[in-house]
Amino acid sequence: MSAQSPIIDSATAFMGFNELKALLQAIFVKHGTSPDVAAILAHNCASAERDGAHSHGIFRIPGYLSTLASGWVNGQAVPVVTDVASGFVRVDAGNGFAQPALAAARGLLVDKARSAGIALLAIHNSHHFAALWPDVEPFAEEGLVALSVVNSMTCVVPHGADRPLFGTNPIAFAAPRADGAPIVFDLATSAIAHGDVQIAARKGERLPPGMGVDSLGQPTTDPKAVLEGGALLPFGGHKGSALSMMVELLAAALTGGNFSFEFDWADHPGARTPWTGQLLIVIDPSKTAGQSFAERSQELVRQMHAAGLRRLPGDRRHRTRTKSLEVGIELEAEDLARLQALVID
Ligand SMILES: NC(=O)C1=CN([C@@H]2O[C@H](COP(=O)(O)OP(=O)(O)OC[C@H]3O[C@@H](n4cnc5c(N)ncnc54)[C@H](OP(=O)(O)O)[C@@H]3O)[C@@H](O)[C@H]2O)C=CC1
Ligand SMILES: O=C(O)C1=NCCCC1
Repeated sequence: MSAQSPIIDSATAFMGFNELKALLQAIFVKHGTSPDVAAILAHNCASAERDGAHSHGIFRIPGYLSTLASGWVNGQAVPVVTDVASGFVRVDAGNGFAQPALAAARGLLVDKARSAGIALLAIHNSHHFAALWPDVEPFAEEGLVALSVVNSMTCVVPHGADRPLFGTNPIAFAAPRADGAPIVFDLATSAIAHGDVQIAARKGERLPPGMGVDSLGQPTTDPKAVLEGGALLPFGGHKGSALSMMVELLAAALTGGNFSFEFDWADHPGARTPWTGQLLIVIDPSKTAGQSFAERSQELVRQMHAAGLRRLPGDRRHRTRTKSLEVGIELEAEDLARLQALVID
């Protein structure tokens, strides 16, 4: 689909990727980010929308803008990259967004991973408000294995505890394979992402059982009860809870960022972006497995399919991406109108 005007029928609009990205970029700049930051956030957000990752696509724009307006985040921040040691890179995001910090350190990180076999990037003083897979997938497209974790804001009760402490704390992983798109998964360590609870509340839908509790700690399927004084549960009981704890340790304690419970945005009404940290580990598999890694991962996929598996993590996104690139990214016409209004004085 070319970057022409969106095709709109009464309820639905179809937009090209570059066209949506340009619109989002203009919105970010108008609402206080530098052009560089705007380009990175717009690419991220348009990619999520293109892939049908709706909880972290254009749905997030009002949250980004109210956060920028509140002064909670610095949309003009210039990340400071420090080459710490052979396999380590550190970035102070300057109270800005995490993605520009990753972009600033990416070249150094890849060079280190390729020369030492493994490299670690520690980002702190950063805000991550997006899906995590766009941070790892590009490494696998270059033949590298990547793992990333980021912590968010207190809204998850650790297994066996009485009150929320952890964030929804996602883990994303990407690995190349010989024949096909990289293997990628990206999952919140909570039973459901906070964004999906917000979407359910907006649509008037119930949550599946076992995802959240109300303000009295009682199980509820009402998303509003979760959002208004309630909390989420980790996925898989003590197992997801342990992974969420690990994310707090790696994304915050190890990077110098805030734990999910450490920041207080009460003085910034409208603030929505967690002020935490992010860790990325990048591995060059040719150093350990020779060039066979991609063949080995392909063999694993082959065997999974032979065992009856119909859907790999990432398959749904890639199917949606293919469709979006063919016919355009499908948006509600109302949502598009709201976005367009954000760039008009
Ligand atoms: N920035 C932040 O602080 C936070 C961001 N998030 C983001 O929220 C997003 C949504 O997270 P979450 O709701 O946990 O994600 P989902 O539960 O929707 O999906 C998790 C992973 O499992 C895959 N998957 C889902 N269903 C199946 C299935 N039936 N068979 C095989 N694979 C499957 C998905 O692939 P596919 O994508 O192809 O469906 C995806 O890789 C993530 O992108 C995450 O990064 C979450 C918490 C905090
Ligand atoms: O969906 C979630 O959970 C989150 N997404 C962005 C950052 C806050 C938590």
